[in-house]
Amino acid sequence: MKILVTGGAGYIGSHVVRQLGEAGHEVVVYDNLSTGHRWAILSGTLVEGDLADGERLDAVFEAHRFDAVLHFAAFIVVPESVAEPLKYYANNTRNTLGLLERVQRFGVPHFVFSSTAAVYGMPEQSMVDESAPLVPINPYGASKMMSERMLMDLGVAGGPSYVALRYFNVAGADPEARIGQATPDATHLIKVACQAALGQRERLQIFGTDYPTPDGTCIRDYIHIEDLARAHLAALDYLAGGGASAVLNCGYGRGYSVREVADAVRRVSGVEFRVDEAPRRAGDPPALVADNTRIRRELGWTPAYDDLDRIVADAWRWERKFANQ
Ligand SMILES: NC(=O)c1ccc[n+]([C@@H]2O[C@H](COP(=O)([O-])OP(=O)(O)OC[C@H]3O[C@@H](n4cnc5c(N)ncnc54)[C@H](O)[C@@H]3O)[C@@H](O)[C@H]2O)c1
Ligand SMILES: O=c1ccn([C@@H]2O[C@H](COP(=O)(O)OP(=O)(O)O[C@H]3O[C@H](CO)[C@@H](O)[C@H](O)[C@H]3O)[C@@H](O)[C@H]2O)c(=O)[nH]1
Repeated sequence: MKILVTGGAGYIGSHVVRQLGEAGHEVVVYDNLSTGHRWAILSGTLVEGDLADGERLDAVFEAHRFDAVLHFAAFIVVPESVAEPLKYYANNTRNTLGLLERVQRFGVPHFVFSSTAAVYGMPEQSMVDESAPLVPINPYGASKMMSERMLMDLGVAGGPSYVALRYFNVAGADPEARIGQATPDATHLIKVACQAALGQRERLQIFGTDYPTPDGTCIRDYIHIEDLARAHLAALDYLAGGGASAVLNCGYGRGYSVREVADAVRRVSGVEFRVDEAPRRAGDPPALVADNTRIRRELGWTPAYDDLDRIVADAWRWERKFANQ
């Protein structure tokens, strides 16, 4: 298939682009390199451009006849979305609208969208399935929920068949460490803990130790980037085979606490880095774990890296290599 990948130079997009290349697909990446990197694109060609640049986007759609669009490009920092909401609605929602206008105008048959567990907000139960109410508690989650809604309405009106993948906590790196999380000032727990173990950060802070969980710290469902990337290829196969539009959680269905993650990073790295207890971070639900029944059923997706130490080992390997680049 010939596939347009927006945000293909970023952390998740670049892993998917690599796997698409390995599977023999033809890839065109559209990315403004605001947080992505040219070196991370291991397959296909890059068109450097902003999604807000309608003329440039039109030119890409005129030059190629795409079988599918995979849409990763977005801003992703939750606290920033609270401070600057319109920045998030502009890039995540308005730019998705502009992209969907082209998808419709040029008759692209399939669309895969990067959604997030943040659409669930503070769920009543820690294990959530796709039918849980969508009550995002920050503009980032709301911007993604609105995009999901546009996609759904367009689908009903004869638009592309689509899969919206709701990612839980994405972590780890390419097992061969060619690419990995490379965003400066990343806030993701496993990356921060690896940076603390490397001495790039003074310490790891645990945000909140008084949650109603067994050890008092928040529980999340960490999914290895390789398994998450594989879900996108499975979604493409599913849509190309005539599968109906679907919204699917991406997670392992099992959670780990912040303390358990810190212990795993110590164990894997062999470094006793400093860990301090700190107040809760605003907007963190106590526990968020994916019910992944639907993605297993609809896509036949089965994880291959469902092991916290494996996720941490690949993240650690990448961080060490990246630090020495
Ligand atoms: N990382 C996670 O844990 C996580 C969890 C849930 C959902 N997601 C979603 O996955 C997607 C990818 O996230 P990521 O972690 O790879 O982030 P990232 O910042 O590494 O990648 C985003 C990419 O999009 C590009 N981009 C941003 N705005 C653009 C624009 N206007 N025009 C062109 N390119 C633009 C950036 O340069 C970058 O390459 C996002 O949609 C995000 O909301 C990520
Ligand atoms: O230095 C740190 C960083 C994080 N945490 C905690 O670790 C957990 C995970 O935090 P983080 O890695 O920042 O991920 P989340 O806040 O759970 O959000 C991620 O996962 C969401 C889906 O669940 C995505 O929508 C977001 O984009 C992505 O950042 C949370 O309890 C944090 O409070 C710490 O204690 N210390």
